[in-house]
This record gives sequence, C-alpha cells and structure tokens, in this order.
Amino acid sequence: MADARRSWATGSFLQDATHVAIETWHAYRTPIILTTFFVLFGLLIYLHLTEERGQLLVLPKIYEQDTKPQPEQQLDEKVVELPKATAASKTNGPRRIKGELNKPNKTIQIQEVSRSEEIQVLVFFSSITATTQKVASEYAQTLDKALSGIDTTSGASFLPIQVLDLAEVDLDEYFITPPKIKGRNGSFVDTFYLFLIPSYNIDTINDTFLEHMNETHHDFRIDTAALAPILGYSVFGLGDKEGWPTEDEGFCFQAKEIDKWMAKLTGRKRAYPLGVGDSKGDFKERLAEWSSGVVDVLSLVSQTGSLGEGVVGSGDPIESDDEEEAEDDDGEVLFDEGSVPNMSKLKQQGRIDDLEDLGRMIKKESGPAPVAVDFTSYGKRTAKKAPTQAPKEMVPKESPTYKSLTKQGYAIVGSHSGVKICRWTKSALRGRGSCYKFSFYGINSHQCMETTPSLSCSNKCVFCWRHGTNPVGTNWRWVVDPPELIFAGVKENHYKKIKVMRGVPGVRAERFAEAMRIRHCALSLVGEPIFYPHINEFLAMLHAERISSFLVCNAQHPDQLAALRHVTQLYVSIDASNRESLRRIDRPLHRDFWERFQRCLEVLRARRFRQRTVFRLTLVKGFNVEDEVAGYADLVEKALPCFVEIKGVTYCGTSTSAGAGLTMGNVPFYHEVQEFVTALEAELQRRGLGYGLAAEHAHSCCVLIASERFRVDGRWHTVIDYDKFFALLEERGPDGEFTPEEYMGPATPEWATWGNGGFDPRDTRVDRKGRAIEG
Ligand SMILES: Cc1cc2nc3c(=O)[nH]c(=O)nc-3n(C[C@H](O)[C@H](O)[C@H](O)COP(=O)(O)O)c2cc1C
Ligand code: SF4
Repeated sequence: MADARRSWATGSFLQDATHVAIETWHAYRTPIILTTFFVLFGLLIYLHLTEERGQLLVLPKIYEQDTKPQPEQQLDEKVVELPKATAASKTNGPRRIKGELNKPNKTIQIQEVSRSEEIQVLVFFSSITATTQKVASEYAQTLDKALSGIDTTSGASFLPIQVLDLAEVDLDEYFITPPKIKGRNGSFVDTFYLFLIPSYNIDTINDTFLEHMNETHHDFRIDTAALAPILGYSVFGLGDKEGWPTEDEGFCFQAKEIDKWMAKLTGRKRAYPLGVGDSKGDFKERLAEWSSGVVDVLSLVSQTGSLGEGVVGSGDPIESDDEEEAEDDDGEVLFDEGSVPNMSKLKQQGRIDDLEDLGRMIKKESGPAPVAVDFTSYGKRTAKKAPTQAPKEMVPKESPTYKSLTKQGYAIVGSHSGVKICRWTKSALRGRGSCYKFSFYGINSHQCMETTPSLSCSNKCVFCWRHGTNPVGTNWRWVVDPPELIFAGVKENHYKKIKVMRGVPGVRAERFAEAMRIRHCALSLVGEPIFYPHINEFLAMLHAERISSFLVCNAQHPDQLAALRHVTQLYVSIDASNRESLRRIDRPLHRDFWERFQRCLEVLRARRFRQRTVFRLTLVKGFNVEDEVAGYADLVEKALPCFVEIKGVTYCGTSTSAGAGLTMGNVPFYHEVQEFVTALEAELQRRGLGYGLAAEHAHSCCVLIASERFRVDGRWHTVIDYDKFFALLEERGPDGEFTPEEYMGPATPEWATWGNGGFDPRDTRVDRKGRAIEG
C-alpha cells in the first residue's frame, strides 16, 4: 500500500514538472533559443582564437620555379612531399616545396631543394704511364689553395679535395648515385666532380669507366640522369699531339666521351667546358686556363648552390648536338617586310618633325660634336612648323619592335643600339669553323662582337634580315644615347651571351676563355651604324680597348662617310650596279639615293690610301647578278676599293620574304657565285685596274677580290696586322695619315686562297645535324 502511494506521488510530481516545463517553454522559447545560439557562437570564437596553429600547407607555385636544375634535383621525383626538417638543411624551419618543370619528360616535377653547408670536390683521374697521376695530385693542391681563397662566409665551404684513381675506386659507389659523404658537422655534403683523363686507343680503365657510364645510363632500373644531384662537373683531357695531332685523329677523344656521358648522367650539369692539353706541349697553360674557369664556377656554386647563367639543363635546343643552324647572322638573310611602314605612310608622317627634334636633341647632348646628319630628303616638308613634343626613343621597351628584336635574340642597349651573338661566334666556340673574316682577315669569330649603335636605317633592302620591324628614317629623329652607355652596354650583353654558351656541348675551354676578351667589333648587325651621331666617339672607345672595327654602311650618307675617322676596315654595301636595280633591291627612302650612292663612291676613292675600303656585293639571283658585271666593274673603276667581297644572299624563308618577291630561287649556288666573280675579275683585268681573285670561303658562299696593292712577291696579303693598326692609331691619331698597306698582315693562309675552299683546318665541318662532313 505504502509502495502504491509512493508511486502515485512520484507520478503526480512528474506530471506537474512536465506541465511546468511546457508552460515555461511556451512563455520563454524565443529568448531561450537566442541565448543558446549566442553562447555557442561565443564558445566557437573562443576555441578558434585560443587553438594552437598547425602548419599551413601550400601547393607549390610552379610559375615561380627556377627552371635550372637545383643541387639536390631528383629527376624521377614525382610526389609532393610534405615539409620536414633535415639535419642537412640550412635552416631549422620547414623546408620549402618547389615545383619544377622537367622539360625532357614534359611533365611537371615537384622537388625539394636544400643546400648543404659544405661541398666536397672530387678529382677523378686515370693514368697508365703515371703522367696524369702526378698532374692530378699537384692540381689538387693548387685547387685546394684556390678554394681556400674563396670567401665562403655567406655560402657553403669546401672540404679538402679528394683525389680518386678511377682504377681503384668502386665505380658503383660514385657513378650510380652520388656518394653519401659526411661533412665536418656529420651531415651529408654536396659533391662536385672534376676529371683529369688521358686518352688511350688501347684497352684501359677508361674503357671500363665509359662502359660503366653507358650501362648506368641505359639501365632501366636506374634513373637515366642518376648523377643529377651533384652540383656540377667538368672534364680536362690530356693527349699527345705528336701521335694524334687533331681531334679528328683522336686527340683527347676519351675525355670528350666522358664529358658527353657525364652530361647525360647529370642532366647536363656541365659546369665548365671541356679543356684539352698536349702532355708534351701546352697542357700546363691549358690546365691553368681551365682551372681558373672551374674556380670561378665553384665560387659561384658555393654562394648560390647553382651553376649560374647558362643553358645547363634547360633543355634548350642550343644544347643539343643536333642543334639546327640558326639563320645566318651576318646581314645576309632575306627581308621580312611585315610591319615596316610604307612609303606613303612615311610621307604622311612628314620629316620636318624629325629635323627639329634632332636640333633640340643635339643641343641637349654635351661632349664632342656629332657627325653631321642629312637634312635633304623631303624638300618642302622641311619648312614645317616646329613640333612641341620631345624626341622619342627609337626602340622603346614596350614597343613591338623591342619585343620582336629580343625574341630574335638581340639585346637592346639604351634606346637605339643592339648586340647579338652571331652564329659563327657560337660555331667557333665549338670548334666548328669561323666565318669568312677569319679566312680573309684573321678575325677570330669567337672574339668578335656584332653590334650596331643604330637599329634604324634609311633603306628597306629586300634581303635584309631584320624581319621588317626596325624603324626606318632618312634623318636621326630620336633620343641620342651617349656612346659610353652604348659601349658599356653592348660589351656587358655580349659577355652575358657568351657565358650562356658555357654548358653547351662541344664548347672548347680554350676558346671560351679567349672569348671573354672581345678583339673585334663588326658594326654590321641591323640598321645603319654611321647614322648614329656619335659614331666617331664610339669607334674611339673600341680602339682604346684595342678592339678592331669593321664598319658596314649603306652608301646613303656621304657626309657622315666623309666625316668618319679611321676604322680598321670600311665597307660600303654595293647592292646593285645601276639606278633602277638599286631602287628595286635597296628600296631606299632617300629620293636622291643614286646621287648619294655616287657621292659615297667618290668619298671612298678619295679615302682609298687612308682607309682599308671594301665593296660588299650581295648577289641576289634575278635582282642584281645577271648582265651586271660591266656595271659593277664601272663602280669599282670609280671608287678603286682595296677589296671587293662578293657573297651569295642567304634565305631566311619567312612568309613575308616572299612578299618582297624573293624565294629560294633567288639564292645563288656557289658555282654561280664563282662564275660571277671570275667574270668580274676578267672584266677588271681587261680594264687594267689591277685586281685579282685572292681568297674564298666556300662554306659561306663568299669570295674576295683584292687590289694588287695587297699582293707582295706573288702572294696575297689580305690578313690584317691588328697590333700595327693600333700602334699607328696611337702614334698618329684617329685622323692621322697612314695607309692600309702599313698595317697589312702576313700572307693569306694557303688553305684560304682562291681554289682551296677556305675552311679553317683547325676546325671540323659539320652538317645541320652536327655530324662531321667528310672531305
Ligand atoms: C698506347 C698509347 C695510346 C695512346 N692513345 C692516344 C690517343 O688515342 N689520343 C691521344 O690524344 N693520346 C693518346 N696517347 C697519349 C697519352 O694520352 C698521353 O701520353 C697521356 O699524357 C698519358 O697519360 P698517363 O701517363 O697518365 O697515362 C696514347 C699513349 C699511348 C702510350
Ligand atoms: S665578322 Fe663577327 S659578326 Fe660577322 S660573321 Fe664573323 S664572327 Fe660573326
């Protein structure tokens, strides 16, 4: 009973409580809901603010990635790794993840980048009769000393060099993956490989080593670029020129092979070009030269962890041995009319603005008076009112011209000058032959800088190679950059472009070192150099640094030509033998182009005993070859130049070159050039003018006719004595009296004379695929 009462009481209490709760809910539900919401929201904010931060994981920004291979590059890495600190990394913070575009595989690679604080240089050598062994240990001591002189306070330091005999080391340990070498603080260090290799045409350890590299490269279980994590490598070969006089005959052939295999195994980490030396001759000199380049690179590597500027590992076609020959860079490629304004447009623009702009601009310039400019072209238009705007830049950075030129490989200096590495410069660096100027005049192509202080010109020649984007004008109407700026800028950019060639296969260490000293300047790129108002000051700067000057002008500026001071060789382009033909081929902007042309010839005649004057003829079949021999002979008779250079036009095959009316059919074959020069020489002889066929460079379809003034005791002397030229210039000044004969050099080499082809016998002719051409 008591239980029943207790249960009734409990039930009644629950009923009351429920009733009260329901009532309360109905009365206060809105404030209850709102209060609960705010309390929960406040709690959430509190938890967020007091929470401990985790690492923020960010996907790599591929576009920020330096495309050059990094020190710890793993070419087969394909996974994004989360950051994790390692003992070897420089900082204690999380490692940075970077994206990498791996060009050879055409897939995006993600890789980690870390740099060690120490670098181990390993000097590998092989030796059969102990010469290289001795050289290697002496070299290691010298290199140790040189490396200890490098300031490594802000970079990686060097461990003492290890010298390793390839016959004794376990090749697997060093040439499948890089060895794990511990540094002073116990962490793993980066490695840099150097090789000193004699060549043997008998079976030696070199063959074992080469076979090992071959197998590693082709082993499908191993990455094709298994040694990519090393910082870089370079090879020096020792050989014997007595037994193996040229590279074709096997001089240092195994060093060359090792250099190539290492390029493959490291993913093209050639840090410095292959050096070679004759163990019975020049090897000490060559080794010192190579070594100094290697030390420079090692210094850079210690500071930056990378091999610096260059095409190393970029996959750029320039690296390839199959490199397609670039278009001929010596001003002979066909014209691409493109965006050159037409004549009527130019006339609409009017020239008076240019004239007055020029006047103001010249006033602004301090320093020596500029060369006079032409104001004669457009008659009445010169009476127009003065403009109010300031002179403009010839090639502004944002202009399409600038973009087009830089795309074609030019570096634009200031606002109107340009510099570009010519294909012969690259070819000579790789021992594949120099341009005809080496054969004719002794110019080393790898020491030649091709530049112009004026990208503008007053002609629109059909065979011009400037692809139609260059500014044209009859007068200088732009801002004038000071010659100091141009000189410093072109040199800097030239050297930059040479340095880029450092990792290119086949570049010779010796030539690379020589190329770092410009000896010649070809003022013949695009445009008209003589147009530049301070051309004489610019020439003086070249000469002060003993850089010879070959200046090519277009025979349209007689006043500037007359005001020109000494140059080493003065060219005038003779593109046709009569008025109509000249109009058709040069498409000159000057109305009085023929009169100007004639006046230039008179200037040349008057200067022939002061300047080495040259006619340059560019033969374009269908334009200026047929039936023009007598006409050209008339011009030679008028100006009596020291030399006549005849060259077949080169075709660049752009869509708009066809628009200029030219096709491959306009390019003469070499035998046609030969026929033409033979006929011209006969005509000159017939007139008793004293000229003869002196030299040829069949490789570039070029022949040289010279005045008998340059024939001594029956031998042609077309080569220039550059030292003598500078001595005369220093002694007698830029306007001084001295004759071309006074700086005539030694006899033209036999191989360059007419009938002998003219290919430099030190080099190897290659076809467009880089294969050696026999004979
Ligand atoms: C049997 C023999 C074959 C050689 N073959 C070549 C060769 O093919 N190309 C080359 O440039 N030098 C060749 N040499 C020259 C050596 O490479 C050169 O003398 C070198 O300095 C030897 O170095 P080592 O004393 O360290 O072995 C050869 C020498 C010998 C004795
Ligand atoms: S002279 Fe100089 S720029 Fe001209 S083709 Fe020869 S190397 Fe090139």
